[in-house]
Parts: sequence; C-alpha cells; structure tokens
Amino acid sequence: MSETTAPAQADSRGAEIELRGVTKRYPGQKKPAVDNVNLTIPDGEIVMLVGPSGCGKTTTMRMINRLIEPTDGDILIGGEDVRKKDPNELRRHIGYVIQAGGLFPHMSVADNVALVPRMLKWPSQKVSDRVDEMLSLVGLEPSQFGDRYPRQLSGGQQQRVGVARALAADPPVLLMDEPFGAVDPITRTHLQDELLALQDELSKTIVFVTHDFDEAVKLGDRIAILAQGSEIVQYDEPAAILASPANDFVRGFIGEGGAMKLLNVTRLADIELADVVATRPGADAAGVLAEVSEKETPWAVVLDESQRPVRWVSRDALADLSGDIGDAGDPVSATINGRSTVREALEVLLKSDAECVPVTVRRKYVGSVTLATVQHAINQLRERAKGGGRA
Ligand SMILES: Nc1ncnc2c1ncn2[C@@H]1O[C@H](COP(=O)(O)OP(=O)(O)OP(=O)(O)O)[C@@H](O)[C@H]1O
Repeated sequence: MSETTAPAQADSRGAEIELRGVTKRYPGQKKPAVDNVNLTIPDGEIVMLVGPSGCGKTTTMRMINRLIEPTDGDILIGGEDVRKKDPNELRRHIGYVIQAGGLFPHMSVADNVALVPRMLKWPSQKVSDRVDEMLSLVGLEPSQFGDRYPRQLSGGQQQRVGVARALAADPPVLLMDEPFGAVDPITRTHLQDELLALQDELSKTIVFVTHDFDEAVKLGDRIAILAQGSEIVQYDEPAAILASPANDFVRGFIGEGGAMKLLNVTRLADIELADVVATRPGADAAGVLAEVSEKETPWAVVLDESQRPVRWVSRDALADLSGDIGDAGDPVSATINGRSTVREALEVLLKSDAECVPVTVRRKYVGSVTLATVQHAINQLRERAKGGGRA
C-alpha cells in the first residue's frame, strides 16, 4: 500500500535522517534482519539502498516511518526521535511510495491523491486545488484523470498517481520502495527522469530502495550498497563507487561496463579539459605558433568576440601564415556543453570524427575535449576515489 503523509507546515523541503545502531530482529529468526545500521541521509538528497534480495532494505526503510518498529537503536528525522511521535502523525509527514503505486482501488485518482490533505483537515477548496496541482506536476491532466479509478490507468500512470499522492501534503521525506519495479523499461526511464525533474524543484530527502544498480547510479546523490543484515559495504556518491568499488561484492553489483557507467555520471565541467591554445582572429600567427608548439595539441581554437569557438587552425597552417590569423583554419563542426557527460563527449568525438571538440558554458569556450582527455579523466577519478576524495 502506498501512503502519503504531510508536514507541519506547507512547502517543506527535506530533513536529515539519521539511523544510529538500528537493529531489527523478527521473532523466531536466528539472525537480525537489520543488524546495527548506522547511516546518515543528508537533507535534500536522494539516497539509494541497493542490495541482494532479503538483505534488509525494506525493513530498514519501513523502520523510518515506523511501519516496522526497530528492536534497538535510534532513528532521527530532522534531529527528532521518531519513537517520540505518534506513528500515524509521523506517517503524515513522510511520503511513501511502493511498487505499482499501491493505490486504493475503490477510490478515484483524485480521492487517492486527496487522502492525506483530507486527514489533515485541509479546507476542501485547498484540497482540490492541491490535487490538480499534484496531478499536473506528475504529467496527468486533472480533468482527464481525476475521476478515473486506478484500474482504468496504465502501470506508469498508476505509479505517477502514487508519487502525486506521496507528495500531496508536501512531506519533507519521501520513502520509495522499488516504485518503478513493475513498469516497462521505457516508462521506467520516463518516471526516473520525472522524479529527477521534480527533485530539482522540491529538494526532498528521498530514501529509495532498488535492485537495479543502474537506477541507483542515475537517481542517487549517494548509494548505500548493503549486504545481509543491511551491512553497509560502501556508501558514497555514484562516481566514487564506480571509480573505486570497495570489494568484489560491490564490483558484482556494478556489473559489466563500470568505466562506461563512470563516464555517464561525470560531467565535463568536473574534469580537467585539454590544454589547447585559444586565440583570436587578430592574433599574430607567429606568436600563436610558438604557443601551440609548447602545448599538447597541434592546433589553436579561434574564438570570436563573444568567446565562442569558431575555427580550428593547425600548427601547419599557422606556419604558412604571416601577420594576423584572420579567417585561416577550418570551421568548428561540433561543440559540446559543459553540463554534458564525458560519455556524451565521447559520442561526439567518435561521431564527428573530430580529434578535439570545444566545450562551452553559456556558449563561451571553456576548454576542449579529446580522447586523451577522457582517458586522463578516468585515471584521475580512480586516483581521487582511491585517495578517499570524492570522484
Ligand atoms: N515479518 C517478518 N517476519 C520474519 N522475517 C521477516 C519478516 N519480514 C522480513 N523478514 C526477513 O527479514 C529479512 C529482510 O527482509 P527485507 O524484506 O527487509 O529484505 P529486502 O532486502 O527488502 O528484500 P527484497 O529485495 O527481496 O524485497 C529477510 O530474510 C526476510 O525473510
């Protein structure tokens, strides 16, 4: 079942969640399902819990909203001990989304979304405005979908309603237990993109359980890789885990293609770009040739007066010139934005058969990327991760 819960005041952002020595022993079980877990989930971040079946992910998550009571340890949300709160009241402040949305089948879509605001006794106009707002937020036209029943929706639509319901009372914390596990891969990708877009706006603290490491890499600000008993084998940013897996267990989760996945989560703005001479049409060719000779690449990039890259001029072309560069050289055929990932840059390099692609931020040149830049970036990310820094 999916349930939503509401915060004390409207428009809340996130809240830090802290698990201290949290243990859960189920009656009749020899080993604890969750054994002495210590984990801090920073305010406003998405933390992914990944681990094999039965390792205790769901139990860990459900102790946060007290659907399961811990045997031992403390759980704090925004510094407050969850056990000091009435469980129903607590759950109104914590959105909860499960696989397939967990909607109430006998209630319309609008009534499902309105559930917690009504429990909180919001005035009816405010409730109906909020329902419309939430449905629109998750891409469902309220007039078209509000009166339908869950069985009249596709799996992806039901999942969207589940998210709308969880967010309706604006809780600072959202718990998501394999929410996108039951939809096809294309819908899943859409839902993931929507969640990221929503999170850009809302900055909730989100705990998200998944079996899928690629989903964890895509969505997570951090990933906790769990073994039996919810033992935290590694807890770090996706790039750091990809660059430097703690052990073979983590390597097993990453699976094939770790280096490509690393390129997927690393932005050009975060790596060292190639040291290419940048110049202007009015520059003296002999002077630029001298500079180019000292650098690692045999060209200069020519920028216009707005700092946009317009042409490449090679060392050989420079050697043939006297006076200004003028309009010598070849036009820049492709540029790439600094927000793009290194993987996207690699695609551009391979597709455009350019040896070097200028990188721009707000259309201004900031550096260039070559195959050597990509290789160097991977090495650096690995070194940084091994050194304990953030990759
Ligand atoms: N109510 C219960 N009574 C006894 N044992 C339980 C109960 N619920 C869960 N367990 C056991 O606790 C362990 C952790 O279960 P949990 O559902 O938290 O794992 P999980 O990592 O979420 O698994 P999955 O990925 O398969 O959903 C498992 O061994 C499970 O069998």
